[in-house]
Amino acid sequence: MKIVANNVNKYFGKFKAVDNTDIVVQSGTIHGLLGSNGAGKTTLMKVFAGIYEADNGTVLYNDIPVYENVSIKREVLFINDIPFYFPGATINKMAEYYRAMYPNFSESRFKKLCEHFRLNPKKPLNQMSKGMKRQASFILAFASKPKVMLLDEPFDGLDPIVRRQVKNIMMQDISNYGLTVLASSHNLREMEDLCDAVSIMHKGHILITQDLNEVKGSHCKLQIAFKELPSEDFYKDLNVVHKSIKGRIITSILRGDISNVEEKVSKYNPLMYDILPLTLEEIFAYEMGEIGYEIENIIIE
Ligand SMILES: Nc1ncnc2c1ncn2[C@@H]1O[C@H](COP(=O)(O)OP(=O)(O)OP(=O)(O)O)[C@@H](O)[C@H]1O
Repeated sequence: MKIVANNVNKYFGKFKAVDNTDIVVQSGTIHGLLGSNGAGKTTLMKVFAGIYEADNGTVLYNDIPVYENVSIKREVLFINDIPFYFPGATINKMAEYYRAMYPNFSESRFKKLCEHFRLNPKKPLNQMSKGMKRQASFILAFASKPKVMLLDEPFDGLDPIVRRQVKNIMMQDISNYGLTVLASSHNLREMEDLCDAVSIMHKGHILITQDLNEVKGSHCKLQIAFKELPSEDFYKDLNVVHKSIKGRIITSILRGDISNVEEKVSKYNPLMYDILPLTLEEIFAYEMGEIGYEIENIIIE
């Protein structure tokens, strides 16, 4: 299912937690929602899930608004950052709710998943560890076979093996039946490997929302040495947005059209140079730095 958020705003009293947000999540993809603490990711997720009503704007699933729309909500499964369970419930008890809510709930899948993750479906969830409760959420989610999963910090508390298993099942569901995933996370390394597209959020605003390849293809780091430092034209010509100069070596971040960097660089007769891709973490840190969020020297040093 394609998800489109159009100009979404969400207030808590006078405080604007989500500010004029536009995001498109393509069907059958994983979209990462990244951002600083308190950026508004959970709030936005809850608007996507139809739990909160947007004060302005809409969230559409295949062109249909989610808010107060039961038929869409039956296709959309939200896993909160703190999994919610009915008091005293077991996985079996929670499965009754998911069975009733999600029309594609598969009994055989549910059984297999409980065995696979080696969780006792009769054990009260309040007697399970944090990671086990999180696994229980995934058992119930994957058994429900929703068209869309909205996951708030999904892998938090899972050990590396379970993380990998959960990601494997997710990838299978994406390729087998076109599952669409929107996942928030602070683990940029993990998201870089997993996501097709990312949105970066800060103080309610979306700073970037783009295909991951486009994000990475529009930033690079240039390390360059000269006999004599070049004029200001060099920085303009190369779209340098951040630089650090040590002696006659310049380390700089370029943003925008970086397709012909080598051609441009050679005009300035450098002694030597190196063009390096930025990691998602570096891009995140740089974008945050641009709007004044503390990142000094993260990229350049
Ligand atoms: N129910 C609420 N009432 C009032 N303010 C709220 C409420 N929920 C969230 N906020 C505020 O909205 C802002 C965004 O919070 P949110 O939980 O969406 O951020 P987040 O990006 O998920 O943060 P984190 O990465 O730290 O989990 C914060 O300033 C928070 O204090």
